[in-house]
Amino acid sequence: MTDDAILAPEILMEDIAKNFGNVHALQNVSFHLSPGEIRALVGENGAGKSTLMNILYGMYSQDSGVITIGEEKIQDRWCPNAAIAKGIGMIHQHFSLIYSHTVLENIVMPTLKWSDFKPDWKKYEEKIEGLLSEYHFDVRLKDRVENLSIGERQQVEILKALYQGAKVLILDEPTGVLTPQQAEALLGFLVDLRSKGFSVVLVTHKLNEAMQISDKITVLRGGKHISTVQTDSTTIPEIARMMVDRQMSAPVQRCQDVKCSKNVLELKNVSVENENKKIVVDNISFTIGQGEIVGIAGVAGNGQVEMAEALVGLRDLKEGSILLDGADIKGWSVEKRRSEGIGYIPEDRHENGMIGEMSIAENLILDCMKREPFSKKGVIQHKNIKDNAEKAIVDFNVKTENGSTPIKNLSGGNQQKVILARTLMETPKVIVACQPTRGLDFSATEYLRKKLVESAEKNVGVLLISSDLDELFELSDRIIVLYRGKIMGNVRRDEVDLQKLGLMMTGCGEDKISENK
Ligand SMILES: Nc1ncnc2c1ncn2[C@@H]1O[C@H](COP(=O)(O)OP(=O)(O)OP(=O)(O)O)[C@@H](O)[C@H]1O
Repeated sequence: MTDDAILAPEILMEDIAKNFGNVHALQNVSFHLSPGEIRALVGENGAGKSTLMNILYGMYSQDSGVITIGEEKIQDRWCPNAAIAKGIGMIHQHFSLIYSHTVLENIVMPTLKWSDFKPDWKKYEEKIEGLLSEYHFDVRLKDRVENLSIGERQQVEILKALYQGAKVLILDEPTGVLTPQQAEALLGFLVDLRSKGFSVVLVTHKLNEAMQISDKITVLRGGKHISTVQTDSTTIPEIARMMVDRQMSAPVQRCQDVKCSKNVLELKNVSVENENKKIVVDNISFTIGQGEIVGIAGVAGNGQVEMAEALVGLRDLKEGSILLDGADIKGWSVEKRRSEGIGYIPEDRHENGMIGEMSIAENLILDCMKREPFSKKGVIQHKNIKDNAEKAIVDFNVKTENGSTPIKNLSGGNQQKVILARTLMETPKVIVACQPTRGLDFSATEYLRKKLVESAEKNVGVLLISSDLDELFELSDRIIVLYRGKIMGNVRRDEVDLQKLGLMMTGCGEDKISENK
């Protein structure tokens, strides 16, 4: 630790209980965080991780139990502002930034008081520039947040917490939205923070990250504290066994050598613009055969999302055409594309496709409630809707009492499982899956992967957009690399390795790679 070390306060949460109605989200959980420690907090979707951290950060109050920060027992009026004043900062999965404002404004504005008639921006800027160089951040204070990548937005959130004096940083699934390189950089940054005296709580589903940087790992299961272990004396299988209380199925392997007789989806010279009229998908052509899984690799922000949105009808084509089973889908609405067989798992499943107040059962049939078996001759079939929900809950292991729970009451991962179950409920001709396993625990991830492979075995074409390269290698028959909206390579999975893929992701085409051999 350096001489000018920051000393994070010791945190003691004792016997914390929290119920949401009949759901026992936390049952007498204790959590002790030492100064200068990195703690990984792991558990399946719905285990209680976010609830515990939201209580520490003052977003929820516990039903019982005691929190002590440093020497002080926390009494009433515990709220995020009070937590920040005690040096606790939290970076949520969904950022709370104002996109039309600059980086500087986003960092400073939460700290301004009504009485600050004439904020001294120069002074703030100098202070933040100091943080930028001390912690090696790579953002410019004058840039608008709307123009930043996801990784840069996350840096702004972290900067905001540091500026407010955080000494304990809680990060909820921070690497889920990052590329492998950005994730590595963030983990390195957290280790650096620890050496300066900060404490970190890393809420994660990625056990390799937990093993890589944490000092201790706490496992929650079903709202209970199962164990807190020293990281260097445990293993991933041991942690995994503590997280689940049932037998795990074997990992999915796609070994079939697919011979496609027919193309189910064809993109011909497709170009797409973003909101600023800039071409972000640039004259790309490829096909997906029946039963084929085509993976799309690329650093986030290279046209993947816009391409998916153009396929499902959320964005217009600038040039080119898309054929579904040989039919040009130009002018088809989102609904028509869906009913004709384009299934969609959106990247942002919170904003796309669920209505928080409605039940799980209703959300599952949002797109097909007027069709059989959920409606017959205009009469809603409540039993079929209920049975459908119960099946999805069991299949996807959704942690909930029953299908009538409003979807907003589920944990983040469990909400995603419902959206995924809905897409896979129908039998589309092609599934456009954007980061389908992001935020899912490993049993749900395996289940989802199995479902995609099963769909392909039933002749469905799958377009799998994923920043998880291992996932692409495990599932894809072919991998296409996008760089600045162009195709850098379109290769069979067995013709490419991680290194070659990495080069293509940085803009090196197949031809250049073979020249350099
Ligand atoms: N606001 C709420 N209202 C009702 N129930 C809730 C609410 N927030 C969480 N729950 C329930 O509490 C339990 C714990 O949820 P929590 O979000 O803490 O889990 P988690 O471990 O963070 O899961 P994930 O990995 O999916 O984010 C879940 O059963 C969830 O449905």
